[in-house]
Amino acid sequence: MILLALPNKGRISKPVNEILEKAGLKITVRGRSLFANTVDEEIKVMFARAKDIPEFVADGVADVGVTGYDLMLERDTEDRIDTLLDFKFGSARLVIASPENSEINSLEDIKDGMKIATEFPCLTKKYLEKKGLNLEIIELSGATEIAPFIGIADLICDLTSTGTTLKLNRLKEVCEVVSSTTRLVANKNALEDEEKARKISELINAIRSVMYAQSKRLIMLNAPKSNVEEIIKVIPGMNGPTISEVKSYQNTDMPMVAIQAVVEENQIFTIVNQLEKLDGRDILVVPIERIIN
Ligand SMILES: Nc1ncnc2c1ncn2[C@@H]1O[C@H](COP(=O)(O)OP(=O)(O)OP(=O)(O)O)[C@@H](O)[C@H]1O
Ligand SMILES: O=P(O)(O)OC[C@H]1O[C@H](OP(=O)(O)OP(=O)(O)O)[C@H](O)[C@@H]1O
Ligand SMILES: [Mg+2]
Repeated sequence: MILLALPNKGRISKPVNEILEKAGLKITVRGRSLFANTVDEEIKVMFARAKDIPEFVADGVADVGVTGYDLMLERDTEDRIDTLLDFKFGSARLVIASPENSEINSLEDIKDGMKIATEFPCLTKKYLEKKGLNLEIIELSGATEIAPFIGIADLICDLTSTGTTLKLNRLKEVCEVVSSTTRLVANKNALEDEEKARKISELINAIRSVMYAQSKRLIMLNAPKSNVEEIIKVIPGMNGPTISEVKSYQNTDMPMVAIQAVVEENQIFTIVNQLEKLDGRDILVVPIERIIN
């Protein structure tokens, strides 16, 4: 049995649940309780704040968990937990920023004794120490961007993704502290337990199969048999396209075949145009939930 810690709120909670559901790991019983069962009776789930998950996994309260890389660093857990995979979403950069009208434009302009407001006190402190700087850290629990304007800090160290919040608050980026995405992490002891490691590996494979399928589409069409060679050049597919005969056309003067192949989503536009030129008909482009190789 493994216990998987998932974020109960916040922006990474929904995408993580969606991936798990597509992976076939549906959460079955979930009321107001912070624990839940899944369709696999050997995988139980606990819900917690993304911020607390690194600590829960490091301590072995949970065997595996989903959290942000920034939060792992803030809780000083990178040495105590293993990263199993990068979900590649929830991407944000932790940056130091100063008011647009300030003279602090780069790391060299930051001086000892300045005040810096942040939700990430440990990570900020470690970064500044590494740069040989000693600043006063003002710990806040959100809306950090306001700190310079109410006079409690010269700088902030906060997450930015689209850059909108910085701009809206007339702040400019000074330097990047770390770049983060959402990760699947595991307790080191859990990985040494044969039974848990097997379950964890099943979980990784299921998630990978969903992530791999995300950028792919299944393309299906009917086409004249005589054009098959040309069509194969357009849709090579993962292992070559699957080609089958369309019965009702076999005794006509234009025998048809049905073709299907998995292709990259970003090539669909070009491929469909090429297939139409090769007399492809009834072309279907279908999303794929999982690809298990
Ligand atoms: N603007 C953003 N864009 C993308 N990812 C972000 C952004 N802000 C935070 N994150 C990432 O989301 C994760 C934070 O999840 P968490 O649930 O703690 O925060 P949240 O979604 O900001 O919720 P709240 O601020 O309400 O507590 C972190 O790993 C962080 O890097
Ligand atoms: O670059 P952007 O796309 O504008 O995103 C950055 C903002 O997102 C996060 O705030 P959040 O919404 O989590 O609020 P919080 O500060 O209360 O955590 C972060 O702390 C920034 O304020
Ligand atoms: Mg936040």
